[in-house]
Amino acid sequence: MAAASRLDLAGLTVGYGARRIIDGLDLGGILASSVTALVGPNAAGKTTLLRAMAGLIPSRGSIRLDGRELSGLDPAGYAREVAYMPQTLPPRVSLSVFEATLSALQSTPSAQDTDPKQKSLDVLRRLGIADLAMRGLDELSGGQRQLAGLAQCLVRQPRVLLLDEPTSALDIRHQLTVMKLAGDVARERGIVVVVVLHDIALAARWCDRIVVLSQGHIVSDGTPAQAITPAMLAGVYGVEARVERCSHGFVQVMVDAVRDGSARDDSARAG
Ligand SMILES: Nc1ncnc2c1ncn2[C@@H]1O[C@H](COP(=O)(O)OP(=O)(O)OP(=O)(O)O)[C@@H](O)[C@H]1O
Repeated sequence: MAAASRLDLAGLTVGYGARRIIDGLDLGGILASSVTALVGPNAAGKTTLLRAMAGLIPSRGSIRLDGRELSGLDPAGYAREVAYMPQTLPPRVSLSVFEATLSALQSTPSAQDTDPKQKSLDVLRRLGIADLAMRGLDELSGGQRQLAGLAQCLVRQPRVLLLDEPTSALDIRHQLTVMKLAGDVARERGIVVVVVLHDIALAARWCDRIVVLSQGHIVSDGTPAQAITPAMLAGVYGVEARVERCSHGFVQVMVDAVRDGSARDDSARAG
């Protein structure tokens, strides 16, 4: 697998039927070897954007990896470059965790090497779920399933890894494990990693860049300190919040109150 260096979106337009959710979005220089967080209120369009980036829903505009247009690739070609972990994993899959991981590896020939079984086990070990290898996916808890889904993405060794709320079902220890691993993998493999998160503190602690999406538009973009401000939190989420730094220098957010009696929800515009 060759390392990537950057992903660029230009004029990206995505919708459902006649309804546009993302309209002419430009998001340039999503750099490899770093983790970019996509945050924003419910229904802001984060999943829609991620699924378009993964080639799973049609879009107009351009998605370029190191200058090469991805949208022209066939599904197999796209899947070789980009792995996407959905918010909700498919139900009733009668495979063990190990079989599902191995099958994800085998479905991506470019990721195969001399010992796919060992490689699958290595990924499970790295995620701390080797003990679940022989358990059926259907028998797992929500958090265990989320980790198993992540294993299936990681084992494929994509050049772009897109994770939609990968920590939503995880306890605080596993949240840290997964976010640290996302950064480690980004740097070790030189890949682009984009993570949708609702937990702004987690994004600020573990991500290099934060892109804030509201109503399908980018309203803030930069390092955690640049992107997360009281004004952004008030304007985008409708909350009174303080933004401070802990003794380690990481951005901390303390939410004190809802500003106008009702939290901002982009779904209010949904119609
Ligand atoms: N399959 C679909 N068909 C029609 N509309 C959809 C579909 N999926 C999402 N939408 C609409 O697109 C808008 C954006 O949804 P999306 O799931 O991208 O938001 P999100 O930012 O990921 O939200 P959340 O944080 O709640 O997961 C919403 O108004 C939603 O109702």
